[in-house]
Amino acid sequence: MIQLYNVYKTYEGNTPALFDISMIIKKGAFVFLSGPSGAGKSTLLKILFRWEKHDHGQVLVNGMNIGKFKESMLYLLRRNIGVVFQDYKLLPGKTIFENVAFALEITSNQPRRLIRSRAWEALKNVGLSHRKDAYPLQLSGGEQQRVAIARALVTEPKILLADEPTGNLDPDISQEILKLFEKANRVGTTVVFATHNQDMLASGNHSVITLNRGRIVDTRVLT
Ligand SMILES: Nc1ncnc2c1ncn2[C@@H]1O[C@H](COP(=O)(O)OP(=O)(O)OP(=O)(O)O)[C@@H](O)[C@H]1O
Repeated sequence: MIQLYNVYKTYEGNTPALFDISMIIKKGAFVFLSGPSGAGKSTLLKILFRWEKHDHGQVLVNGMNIGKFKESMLYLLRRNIGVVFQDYKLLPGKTIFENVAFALEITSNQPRRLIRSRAWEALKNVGLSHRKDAYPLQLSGGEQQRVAIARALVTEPKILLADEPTGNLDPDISQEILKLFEKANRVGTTVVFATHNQDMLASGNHSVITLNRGRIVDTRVLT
């Protein structure tokens, strides 16, 4: 569960990126964050992962008041969250299998054999186990994004945050990527998916929270 109460964020010398934001995202929900460029979508996601700290208000993630977290406690938050970005952020010098396995290596001390089988399973879930020895740049954009999703999901996070994950992809591939997020959501992962792609917003039967200039201007909640 994600709870925000009267959250404000202003970057230095700028107008507010988030202004008096309150929302509750229930466990297991699938929520789109929409709104034009500069609306505050990325800022909201960054606050949920504590890349950015909010100025005022309260942010609770899985019951943890993350505004009060010291750096040394952030792992408690981040081990429950997977993140996917528009530009994939894969490590170019590692194979896609190594990219996915690496996410597990740095967050758990499981035996090597278990890490390898979980990484393989995660790649299989996104339909890419047959390309496991390829390097990221040998794959298409859609394939690279599928690897990024496998990497985000391999740790079995409770929450999956996505920042314009289909921003660089064509419409058909975008729908495939959306389906992977929906698949993760069906097995219980809470998904918060930022996009300003109107086709995507219309295609999914999901809640939509719309931001504009840092404020919530519309909420469509499906139960
Ligand atoms: N690091 C930063 N320093 C200063 N201002 C920032 C920073 N990051 C974002 N902003 C400002 O905060 C506001 C919200 O930006 P944000 O990136 O959250 O919007 P967004 O809805 O994600 O936009 P986009 O769809 O273009 O990614 C904008 O006015 C932006 O210029």
